[in-house]
Amino acid sequence: MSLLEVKNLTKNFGGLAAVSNVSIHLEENELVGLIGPNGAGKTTFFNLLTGVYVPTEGTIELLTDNGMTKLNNVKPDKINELGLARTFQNIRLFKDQTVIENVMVAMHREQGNSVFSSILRLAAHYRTNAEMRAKALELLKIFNLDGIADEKARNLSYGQQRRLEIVRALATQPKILFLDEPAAGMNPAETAELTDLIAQIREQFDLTIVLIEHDMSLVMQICQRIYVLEYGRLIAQGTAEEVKQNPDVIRAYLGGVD
Ligand SMILES: Nc1ncnc2c1ncn2[C@@H]1O[C@H](COP(=O)(O)OP(=O)(O)OP(=O)(O)O)[C@@H](O)[C@H]1O
Repeated sequence: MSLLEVKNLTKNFGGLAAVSNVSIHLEENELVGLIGPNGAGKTTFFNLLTGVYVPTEGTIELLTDNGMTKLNNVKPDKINELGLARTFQNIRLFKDQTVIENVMVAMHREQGNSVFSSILRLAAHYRTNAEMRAKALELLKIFNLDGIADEKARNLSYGQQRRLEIVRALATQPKILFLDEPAAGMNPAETAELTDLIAQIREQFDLTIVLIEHDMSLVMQICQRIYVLEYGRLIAQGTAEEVKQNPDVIRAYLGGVD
C-alpha cells in the first residue's frame, strides 16, 4: 500500500481543466519532484492534495492508522492534522512576529482546531512554554535560523524567509511535506545549501517530500522520481534520467512555454 494514492484527479475552473485525470502515488520516505511549464497545474495539484480546492473528479487517499482514508472534501486544517504540510509559492509568514513565534504558532496548529483541546493536548505534549521554545529552536538550528530567533520575520533575507516557511511546515510534524518552489528567488549558493537541507530533513524526519521547482538541477540532483505535468495532464514520470530523455518532456520544455 502506498502512503498516498491519487487516482484520476481532475480540477476544472469553468471550461479550463487545470488538472486533468492525474494519477500518482507517494511512498514512505521518498523525495519526488513535480515539474512542468508555467500554468501546467502544479500548484493546483498541491492545492487539491492539501484541501484548498475540492476535486471535480478523482480520489485522494492517505494511509492512516485506519487504513486508506479519503481526503476529498477534508478541510486543510484536518489534512494538516492527518500529516500533510506545505509551503506556498508566495511566502506566508507572520511578518510582524518573531522567527520563533512563527514556529510556535505552527506547533499550536499541529495540536488541532479547538482552542480548548489544543491547550489540553499542548500541556501534555510540551509541559512548559520553555519546552516548546526549546523544540522550536531545535528546528530553527537545522535551518541555521536559531541565531535570529527573536528577530521579526520581516527583517529576514528572502532566503531566510523561505527556510523559515519550511521550518513552520515541519513544526506540524508532517508525514508528507509539499514544497512549492522552495528555491524561488534564491541565489546559487542559497539554492545549493537548501538542496542539501531538503535531502537532510527527509532522512532525519523520515519524511516523504514532494517538490515543485523550476530549478532543474535541484530537482534532478535530489529527486528519486519525477512527475511531469503539461496543460494539467501527466505527460511523463520516472527517474531524472528517464524524464530528461522523454520526447514529450523535451517538447514541452523546448516549446517555449516556460
Ligand atoms: N482559482 C483559479 N481559478 C481559475 N483558474 C485558475 C485558478 N488557479 C489556477 N488556475 C489556472 O489553472 C492553470 C494551472 O495553474 P497553476 O497555478 O496550477 O499552474 P502551475 O503549474 O503551478 O504554474 P506556475 O509554474 O506558473 O506556478 C492555469 O491556467 C491557471 O491560470
